[in-house]
Amino acid sequence: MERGENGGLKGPVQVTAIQGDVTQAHEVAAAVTGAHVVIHTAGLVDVFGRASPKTIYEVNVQGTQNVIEACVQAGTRLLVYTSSMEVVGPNTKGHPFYRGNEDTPYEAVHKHPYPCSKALAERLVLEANGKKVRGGLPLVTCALRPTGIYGEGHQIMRDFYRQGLRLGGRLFRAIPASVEHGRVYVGNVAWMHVLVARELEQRAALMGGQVYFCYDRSPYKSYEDFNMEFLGPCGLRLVGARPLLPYWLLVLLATLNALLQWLLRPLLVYAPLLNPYTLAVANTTFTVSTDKAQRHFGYEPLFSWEDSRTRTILWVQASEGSAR
Ligand SMILES: NC(=O)c1ccc[n+]([C@@H]2O[C@H](COP(=O)([O-])OP(=O)(O)OC[C@H]3O[C@@H](n4cnc5c(N)ncnc54)[C@H](O)[C@@H]3O)[C@@H](O)[C@H]2O)c1
Ligand SMILES: CC(C)CCC[C@@H](C)[C@H]1CC[C@H]2[C@@H]3[C@H](O)C=C4C[C@@H](O)CC[C@]4(C)[C@H]3CC[C@]12C
Repeated sequence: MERGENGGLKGPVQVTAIQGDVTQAHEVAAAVTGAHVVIHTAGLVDVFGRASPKTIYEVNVQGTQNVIEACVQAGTRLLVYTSSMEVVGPNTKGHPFYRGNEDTPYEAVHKHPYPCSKALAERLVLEANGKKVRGGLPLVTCALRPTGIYGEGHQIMRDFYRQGLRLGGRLFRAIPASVEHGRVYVGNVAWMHVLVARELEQRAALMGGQVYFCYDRSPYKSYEDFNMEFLGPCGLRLVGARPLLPYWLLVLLATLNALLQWLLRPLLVYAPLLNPYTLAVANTTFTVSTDKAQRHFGYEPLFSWEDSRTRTILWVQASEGSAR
C-alpha cells in the first residue's frame, strides 16, 4: 500500500460489515470487540415527526450509552462521536449564531426531541472521557459537530429537486436571503472523522473531551440560496428576491401541519418538511467560523468548495432519471 497526498494510506482497504442495532447492547458489544477506535455516527435524524420522541431517545441517547459501555467492556480506548450543530442551536428563542466558534457564548435551549437527544448523547460521550476501560487505561473521547451536511445522497436536496421539477423548473423563496445557514460537504465531514480517529491517541491530552465544529470553505448563504448552487445548474430557478409568503403565514402553515400531524397520528404518519421546528431552524442564522480542528489535529478540507459543488451537482443530475 502506498501513501496518498495527505499522508494517508492509499489502496484497497478490507472492510467487514457487521449489521446491528445500537439500542441492543449485546449487538453493539459484538461490533466493538477488537476495535482500536470507534467512530459512532449512527443516529436517528428526525426533525419531521416521523419517529416518536421515545424512539429518538432510545437510538440517539441509549444507543450512545451502549457504545460507551461497549468500549469500556472491550478495552477500546478511542471514541469519536458524530454530534451536531443542533447541540448548540439554533435555540428555541431564535437567537442568531453568526460565524461563531466552539467557545462562542450561546444560550443552548432545546425542546425538540432530536436536538435534545443529540445534546444528551454528546454530554455522555464527553463525560466518559477519562473513564477507565478494561485493562485500566483511560477512554479518550471527542465529539464532532457538523452543520447542515450536503453532498451525494442528500435526501432533502433530492426532494427539493423533484419538487422544483414538478413546479415547472421553479422553486419559490420562503426564507429571507439574509438568513445564513452553515453547510459542510459530506466528504469533508468524513475526512475530519478519519483525522480525529488517527490523531486521538497521540494527542489525547489536547483532544480528549473536546468538541469540534465540522467546517470547510462552503460559502455562507441562506438555506435556499445555498441549495441553488446545485439546483441552479440542474435547471431550477429560485423565484423571488424576497419570500413569496409573509412570515406569519408560514408560521400559520407550519402550526397547521403540526396540528394535522397530531390529529392524524392514530391513522398515519403525516410528516411534511414544514413544521414549527424546521421553519425556526431555516429562519435563524447559524454559521460557524473556526480553525480549532486545524490547530488541534491539522485538519484541512480534503475537498475544495469547487469539488464539493461539482460532485453534488453530478449527483443531483444523476438522480434526474429516477425523478421524472
Ligand atoms: N445530515 C445532517 O445534516 C447532519 C448534521 C449534523 C449531524 N448529523 C449526524 O450525523 C450522523 C449521520 O446522519 P445522516 O445525516 O448521515 O443520517 P442518515 O439517516 O443518513 O444516517 C444515519 C445512519 O444511522 C443508522 N441507524 C439509525 N438507527 C440505528 C440503529 N438503531 N442502530 C444502528 N444504526 C442505526 C441508519 O441506518 C443510517 O445508516 C447522525 O448521528 C446525525 O445526527 C447529521
Ligand atoms: C421553511 C422551508 C421552506 C424550508 C425547510 C428546510 C428545512 C427542512 C431544513 C432547513 C435547515 C435544515 C437542518 C439543518 O441543515 C441542520 C440539521 C442538523 C442535523 O443534525 C440534522 C438535520 C438538520 C436539522 C437539517 C434538517 C432540515 C432543515 C430543518
